[in-house]
Amino acid sequence: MTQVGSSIAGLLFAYKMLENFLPYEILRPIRRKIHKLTASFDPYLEITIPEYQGDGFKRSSAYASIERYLNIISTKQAQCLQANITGKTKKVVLTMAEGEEITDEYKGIKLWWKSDKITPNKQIISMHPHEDEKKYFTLTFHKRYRETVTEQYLKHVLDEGKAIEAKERQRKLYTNIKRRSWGTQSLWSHVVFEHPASFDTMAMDPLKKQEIMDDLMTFAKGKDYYAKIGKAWKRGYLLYGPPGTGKSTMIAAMANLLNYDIYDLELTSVKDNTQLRKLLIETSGKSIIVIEDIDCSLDLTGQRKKKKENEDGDGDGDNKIKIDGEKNERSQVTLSGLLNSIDGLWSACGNERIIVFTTNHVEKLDAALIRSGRMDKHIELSYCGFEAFKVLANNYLNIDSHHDLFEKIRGLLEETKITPADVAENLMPKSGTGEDKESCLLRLIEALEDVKKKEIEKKLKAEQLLNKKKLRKKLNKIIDVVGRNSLTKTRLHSN
Ligand SMILES: Nc1ncnc2c1ncn2[C@@H]1O[C@H](COP(=O)(O)OP(=O)(O)OP(=O)(O)O)[C@@H](O)[C@H]1O
Ligand SMILES: [Mg+2]
Repeated sequence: MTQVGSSIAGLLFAYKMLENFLPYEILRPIRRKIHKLTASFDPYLEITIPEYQGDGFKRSSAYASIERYLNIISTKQAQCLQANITGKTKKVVLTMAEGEEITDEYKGIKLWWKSDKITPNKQIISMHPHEDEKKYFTLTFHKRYRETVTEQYLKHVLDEGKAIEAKERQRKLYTNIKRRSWGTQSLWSHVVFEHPASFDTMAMDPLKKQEIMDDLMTFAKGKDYYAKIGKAWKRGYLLYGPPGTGKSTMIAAMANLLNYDIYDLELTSVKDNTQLRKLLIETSGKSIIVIEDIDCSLDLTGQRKKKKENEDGDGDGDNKIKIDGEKNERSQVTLSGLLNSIDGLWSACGNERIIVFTTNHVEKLDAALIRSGRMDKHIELSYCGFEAFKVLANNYLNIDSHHDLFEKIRGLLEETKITPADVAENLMPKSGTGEDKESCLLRLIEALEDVKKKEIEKKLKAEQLLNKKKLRKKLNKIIDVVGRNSLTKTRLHSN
């Protein structure tokens, strides 16, 4: 037995030496023979993961995930790395060079990964796009860990690889641009999503902010939990508040926090319920589906209406959307169509999606639309408080602790209603004027005093109007009583 063992060891050693000189295609038959001979004695198992599977046209997603996972380990370990420059960003990605071997450890088990390729005979001309070379990874480990490796370790590698991929990928902002002929084209078109918003720069109460972030992270990690409770892995958020309080900014911050794509669904461009359903089915996982100004897209009877021009006075043009060139054609999307699309069949086939509605007028929304289970979390974005102001002062003026003018600003913020957008506008140094921090803070104080003055005037006017109404009511009562008395007197007199 020992003799057999040592001759096998010698054979394997000789083969390993040959690996350094001969190409894999020559070695492969030898390797197979050795493998047959040694399989029962070899204490190690080897798993091969080829880059292309099946017909060879589709790159294996498992290979891609393993590649990413190994890239992270290999940058720390491997002696020889390959530099690849990717996309427009010209980012340098270091990958494991061919023939390089790296070691990994999982629950105390040692594992060896090797990246290699088979180069075919150059005389064969192939129409096949990937026939040039066949890359593959091999994973070697001791037989006694077979179960742990195949059932746990490989899953761990694939999950980690996918997570790295999600972090590195370029995210997209989709929009449902209206087209006359749909054909096989996607209903969505997209651009690269690059928005700098983050929860760090969101001006709002810090506790509330943390609560929202925790809620989002719990959702993102909730795959098993949602499966356990038998619920589709989706969550609805309703963001409401006056214009300029950060609803759209928060959506961008959410997408950045979770690394999700955004689908900006313009309901006024959707033809009917069927098309709405198609649009939603076409969305991919790890995404936020947004319907902005939901109160302007549907009325309570379920029929759409167009937002009146400059309804909210913000004049940003959002409200001018028409159904292009279709004078009398009205979209047929109904409230029940929207409700069914949200929690109907599609939600069961699509996972890891967040739906966000925004509105300036929460009171106008149909209760069915925003009940728990559809809009699970209602978030009010409101006027700027002192804590929110401090975030903006840090964002715009780099004041991270305190300033002498802060106390005055705190007092004014308590007495006025000003949106974070207006505060931000006043804090931003005017370009080319070389404005210092103090001038910006003073401008904000001036704006706050202005708002305060206007609010007092408005209040006074309202009070005056109320008083006038009360006075008129009293007068009417007096006239009424006087009138009745004189009528009684006249009657008595005539009697
Ligand atoms: N809470 C906030 N934190 C940080 N910046 C904010 C906040 N609110 C508003 N802003 C700033 O004001 C601008 C307008 O904000 P945003 O578009 O998010 O408001 P909105 O609530 O979506 O308004 P609308 O109801 O009109 O759509 C943003 O570009 C952002 O710079
Ligand atoms: Mg907005």
